[in-house]
Amino acid sequence: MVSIEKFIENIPKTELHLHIEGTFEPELMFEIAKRNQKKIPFNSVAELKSAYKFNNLQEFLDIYYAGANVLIKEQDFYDLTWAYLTKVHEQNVVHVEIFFDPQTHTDRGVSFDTVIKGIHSALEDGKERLGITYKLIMSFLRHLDEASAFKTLEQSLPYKDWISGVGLDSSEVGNPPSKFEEVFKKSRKEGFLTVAHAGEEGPATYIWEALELLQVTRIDHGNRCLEDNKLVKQLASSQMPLTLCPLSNLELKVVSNLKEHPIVKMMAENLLVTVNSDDPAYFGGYMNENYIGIANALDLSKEQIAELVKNSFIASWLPKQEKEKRILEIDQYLTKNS
Ligand SMILES: Nc1ncnc2[nH]cnc12
Ligand SMILES: [Zn+2]
Repeated sequence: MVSIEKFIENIPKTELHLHIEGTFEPELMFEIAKRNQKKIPFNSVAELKSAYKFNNLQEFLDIYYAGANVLIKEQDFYDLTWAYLTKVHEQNVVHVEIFFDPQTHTDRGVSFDTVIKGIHSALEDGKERLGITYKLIMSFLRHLDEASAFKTLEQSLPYKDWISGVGLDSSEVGNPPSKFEEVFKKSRKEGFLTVAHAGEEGPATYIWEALELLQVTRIDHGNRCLEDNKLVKQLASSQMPLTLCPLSNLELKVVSNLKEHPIVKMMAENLLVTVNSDDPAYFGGYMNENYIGIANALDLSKEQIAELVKNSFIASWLPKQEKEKRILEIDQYLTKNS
């Protein structure tokens, strides 16, 4: 009989919550820093890795933005994205919907064009050479003001065909979705789909705001919905997807132990939950490690894993026919491997 680990490794998967800047592995960071003659305030990969201990989201974000500082040229963004794609290709990820944070780069003088051209060409190469299909999501930084998000939206318009949606990330508490109501309205008018991080550290009211004011098609994280019964019922009846990130939750102390992760409780509430890696270079695991982590901690069955993987295809922005094909493929995989 196939082990649960092998079952997870070989099942075709999709990832819906991934920050490309969060895939920046220390080895590549040192390599790019060197060729750009940029300093990293650490002497070695090991020293840098030992700094990856976080008590909350903000402690992580401070290191994450510092790491991104060495990315300057189009080739850097290409190499970052290509490294992620080759890694997840080994993990049988077949479709990705990934975030990039333009303001992290434009605010330090790197042009929007440089960032998006590097990421886009790696994604195109990934489609052609690795068979990984993709959608790109431009995320606004919520610790900055709405005027800055509007400026970013303007910069993105020449590249509209390359970007499928907009998102909202960075420091959550004190920066509610309502702060970005107008820029999301304009984004929807321009044809972008919308998603937002909500209920990771912020309260359930932020999830309501993301639904009602930003009209999102998915909630990123959403853990704290469980504090509001009416909200849980609403999310379940609408089958609004939640993109959960178990290892991120563990590393950022959203949960104290993977055994306490709410994913099973959420499945029991009929919520459309999905498994994702968020910032794998910082949180100790890509897609397989996230699935294996919760499978072992919560004693998940192969049926439950297959359900989670199917949820992700349902929650994706793939065309209906493509989703149906993937779901059928998973059902066949389960039959063959259970
Ligand atoms: N987990 C997370 N929450 C909010 N913003 C982020 N940016 C990168 N990872 C993030
Ligand atoms: Zn995230």
